Amino acid sequence: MATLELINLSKRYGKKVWGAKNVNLKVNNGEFVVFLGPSGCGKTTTLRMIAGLEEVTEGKVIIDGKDVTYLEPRKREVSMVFQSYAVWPHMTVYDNIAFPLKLRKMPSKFIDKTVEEVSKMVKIEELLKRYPSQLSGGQRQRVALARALAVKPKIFLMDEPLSNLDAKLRVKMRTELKAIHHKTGATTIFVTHDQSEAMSMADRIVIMKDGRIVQVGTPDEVYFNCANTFVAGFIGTPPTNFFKMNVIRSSDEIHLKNEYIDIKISEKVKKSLEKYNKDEIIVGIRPENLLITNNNDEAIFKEKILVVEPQGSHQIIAVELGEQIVKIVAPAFPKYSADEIINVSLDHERLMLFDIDTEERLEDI
Ligand SMILES: Nc1ncnc2c1ncn2[C@@H]1O[C@H](COP(=O)(O)OP(=O)(O)OP(=O)(O)O)[C@@H](O)[C@H]1O
Repeated sequence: MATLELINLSKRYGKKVWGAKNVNLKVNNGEFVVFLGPSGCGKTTTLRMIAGLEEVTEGKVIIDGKDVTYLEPRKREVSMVFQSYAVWPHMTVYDNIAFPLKLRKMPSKFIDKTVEEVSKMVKIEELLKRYPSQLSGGQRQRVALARALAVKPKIFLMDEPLSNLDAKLRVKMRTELKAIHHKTGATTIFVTHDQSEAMSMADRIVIMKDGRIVQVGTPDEVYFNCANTFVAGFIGTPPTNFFKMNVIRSSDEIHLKNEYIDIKISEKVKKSLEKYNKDEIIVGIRPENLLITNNNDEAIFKEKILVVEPQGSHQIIAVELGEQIVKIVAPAFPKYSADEIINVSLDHERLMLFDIDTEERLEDI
C-alpha cells in the first residue's frame, strides 16, 4: 500500500500533441481512484507514466514520498492490468499467476500459498491446471488480475480491465473488484470511459478532458456539484439537459427565460445570481430533476410528449422544445404515452447554472 502524487505531470508526443498536460493529483493510501473521460483525453497516457511505461516529458511521479519519475517499471512496485487479457498462452493458469513470483525468486511454498490465496480471491481456484485457451474471456481477465495481485504491489493500475467482457459480466466484475479492493486495501488507479463503472467503484473520480484534469471528487461531488458543463454533460444517463437562457431581473424577482421555458428562480439560487451580471446563462437540469406536475403554476413549460422509453423501474420521456430534445426521467407509474400534453416543473434545489462564456458553474448554489 502506498500514496501516489503526480506533480505537473505532462507528456508530449512529437512537437505538438500533449497526451497529458500539468496533471496534479494526490492519491491517499488505500484509495480507489478512477480516471474517467472520453476517448483520447489522456487517461492511459497518465496511467502509463505512473507505471513507468511512458517517458515523462515534464513533471514528477512520487510513490510513497519517493521520486520514481525515472525509475524503471519493475522497481516501482506497481502492477498493471490491461484491457487485453495479456496472459501467457503457453503457461497454465497456475504458472501465469506464479510467474512474477518465480522471477523474484520467491520460495516455492510461498508461491503455492500466494497462488492459492489470490486465485480464491478472484474465484479461479478450480482452474489452475488449465491453459488460457481453455478459459472464457472473463476467466482470462481473472487470471490477469490474480497475477497482478500476487506480487502485492504498492499500487494497482488497471486500464479498462472490464471492457472486453459482456455487459452482464462487467457489472458482476465491478462488484467483485470493489470487494477485492476492500479486502486488500491496495491503492488503486482504474481507467475507464464508462461513467457508471466509475461512479459505482470509485472513492474519487478524476475527470479528464484534452489531457487535463477538469474535476476531482467523490461520485456524489462530481454528480451534484459539477465544475462545468463538460462534467455535467459527461456524468449521468440520460445526460443533463442544457438550455441557453436570458436572465430577466426585476425589482423583486429573477426569471430565466427562453422561447420555451420560464423559470422563476428560488431565493437560494437568487443569491448566486446577484453576483452574476451577464444577461445570458446556461441552465443545466438533470432528467430526473424535471418533474411532471398537475399544477399549472409550478410548470416551467408545457409540451406534447414525443416518445416514451419504458425502462421497467422508470420511464424516459422525451419532448421536443424547438430543435432540442429534452429528456425527463419519470417514475414507472403513472404510465405516459406519446402525444400526451404534460406540464413540467423542476426540483429547484438541483438547478445548475453555468457562466455563458466560461461554462464554469456559478458558485454558492
Ligand atoms: N504514441 C502516441 N503517439 C502520438 N500520440 C499519442 C500516442 N499515444 C497517445 N497519443 C495521443 O495522446 C492523447 C491521449 O491519449 P490516451 O491514449 O492517453 O487517451 P485515453 O483517454 O486513454 O483514450 P482511450 O479511452 O481511447 O484509450 C490522444 O490525443 C492520443 O491520440
